[in-house]
Amino acid sequence: MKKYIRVVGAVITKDNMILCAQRSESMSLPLLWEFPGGKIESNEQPEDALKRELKEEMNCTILVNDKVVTTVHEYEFATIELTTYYSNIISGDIYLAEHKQIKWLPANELFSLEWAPADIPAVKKVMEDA
Ligand SMILES: Nc1nc2c([nH]c(=O)n2[C@H]2C[C@H](O)[C@@H](COP(=O)(O)OP(=O)(O)OP(=O)(O)O)O2)c(=O)[nH]1
Repeated sequence: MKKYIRVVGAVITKDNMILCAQRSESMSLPLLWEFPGGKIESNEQPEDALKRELKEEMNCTILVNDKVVTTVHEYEFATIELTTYYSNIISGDIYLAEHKQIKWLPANELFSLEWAPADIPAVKKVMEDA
């Protein structure tokens, strides 16, 4: 059976812009765009996993707000259950420990980027909510 992996992603907003992060060449799904976050560890609440991942990946402390959406996507390598949350940075200057680059975009420009396939429903929901 394919691995089933629970992942959380942060839709970080500031001044009506949304933080988009590009995966690096060395990560899985290289160079695709995503919402920063990562895998939920066992016995970890999704919101706590998201706060931990943002600290590790971008050295930021975030406030996790409402859920955007949960979707399940079948990749070749695994089944990914992705849950996204609206979030705000409450402290820390963004430092990219893993990603190639970030962009802040208004919702109506999100589809100018090539997103990881699992993110498409979340991107659409964010555009609807804007
Ligand atoms: N973080 C994140 N991962 C995503 C998104 N969309 C998507 O398909 N993924 C996939 C990519 C990876 O296969 C998986 C998450 O892995 P990851 O590499 O970001 O997480 P991690 O930091 O916990 O992983 P690891 O390197 O510690 O193993 O989910 C997204 O929006 N955010």
